[in-house]
Amino acid sequence: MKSISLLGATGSIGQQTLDIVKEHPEEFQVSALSVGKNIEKTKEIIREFKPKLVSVQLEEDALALSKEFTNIDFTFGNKGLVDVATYTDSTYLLNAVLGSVGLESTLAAIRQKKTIAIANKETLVTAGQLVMAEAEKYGAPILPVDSEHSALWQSMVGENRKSISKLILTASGGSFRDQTRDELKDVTVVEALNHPNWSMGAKITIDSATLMNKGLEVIEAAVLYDMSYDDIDVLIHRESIIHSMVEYQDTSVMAQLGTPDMRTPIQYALSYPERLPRSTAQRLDLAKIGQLHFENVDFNRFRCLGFAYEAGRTGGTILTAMNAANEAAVAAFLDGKIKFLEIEDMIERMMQQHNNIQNPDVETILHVDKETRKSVQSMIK
Ligand SMILES: NC(=O)C1=CN([C@@H]2O[C@H](COP(=O)(O)OP(=O)(O)OC[C@H]3O[C@@H](n4cnc5c(N)ncnc54)[C@H](OP(=O)(O)O)[C@@H]3O)[C@@H](O)[C@H]2O)C=CC1
Ligand SMILES: CC(=O)[C@@H](O)[C@H](O)COP(=O)(O)O
Ligand SMILES: [Mn+2]
Repeated sequence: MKSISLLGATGSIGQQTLDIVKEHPEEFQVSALSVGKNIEKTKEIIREFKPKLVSVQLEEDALALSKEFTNIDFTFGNKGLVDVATYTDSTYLLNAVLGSVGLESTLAAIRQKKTIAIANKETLVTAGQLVMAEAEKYGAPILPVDSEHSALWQSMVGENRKSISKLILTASGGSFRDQTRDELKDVTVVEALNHPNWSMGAKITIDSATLMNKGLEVIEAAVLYDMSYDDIDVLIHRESIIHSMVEYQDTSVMAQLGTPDMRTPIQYALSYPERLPRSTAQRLDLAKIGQLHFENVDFNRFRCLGFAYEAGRTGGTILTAMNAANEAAVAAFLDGKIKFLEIEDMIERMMQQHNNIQNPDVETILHVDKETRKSVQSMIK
């Protein structure tokens, strides 16, 4: 039985992780979990999964819940995320919290030598170098949950990593893949949230529409697999059936395929090195699909992808600035405060005015993150 701490239990990945726990009650249990502000869903989760420790975002919610559930410990805020991530009974952390707020809890769990299954890509973007260095120092495995990175991993198992020549990340193209740049000027939040293949949280769905999601994933791949940016390609693949590919020096290409269902990579990260059955999943029927399509990315149409390559190649705190600017700008778009194309304008401005620091420590990263968010806010008002 693997005992899991789950960050972001009320979210899209969090809920699908709980589905996997339900599918395999003899394999997994959730000992501790965190949520944000969705208290009604939290109560349902507590009743069903009976965790021993729960963290909420706000102190008042922790107080109210502790009166209702007297046999459970409650904690809150960023310290609460750390408390859950380092919970003694858990050997695994599945980090599915949204945004760079997941950084400190990830580092804390690494220092406790937990196995880290990471969906929270913003942590790897804002502080990838630091996270990987700490993971190596403490011997904590970092296992990808993101579908592309899980596909890359599954396409590398048993291979000599030195013989890899290229990583090829597939991208659906997002909600506006068939629109011209001119048509993007006045798109609405509802239109942007209409992803063609995946049902996901709001922020990542907008990232997918700007292709910043793929940009974050290019950085995530460089960090996880220690690859040069010159050897990471992005390929538009509208069906999201091939989840990514690895090209080897002998020109062989290994890929992982499947119906778009995040429960499969979540389960793989939790069950590795075993493969467990997926009784609730839809099987891939290629004859029914008939055709798979591929095209190169237009970097003028999707400017965020270029920003991510630039930040990745530069390294240092510009990665934090880019990520924080994106988080703040996407939140503003979702709140109806800015237009869709202003997301990339704000990221570009934040990157242009950033004073880069190489090899930052955590305090520097947290400072840059906070200041960048403030700058974006001041541009909006
Ligand atoms: N959804 C997907 O299919 C995929 C997601 N990912 C990545 O996984 C991560 C989670 O994405 P997703 O599940 O879509 O996101 P959601 O928005 O659906 O869920 C986010 C979770 O984080 C919680 N949360 C948000 N902000 C805070 C905060 N400040 N403090 C504590 N908890 C907080 C939310 O709580 P509450 O709702 O209670 O307020 C919720 O539980 C992201 O990094 C995303 O890029 C990667 C691949 C696929
Ligand atoms: C499910 C998943 O991993 C998402 O990150 C997904 O990749 C989004 O799809 P696109 O960014 O390719 O639209
Ligand atoms: Mn992905």
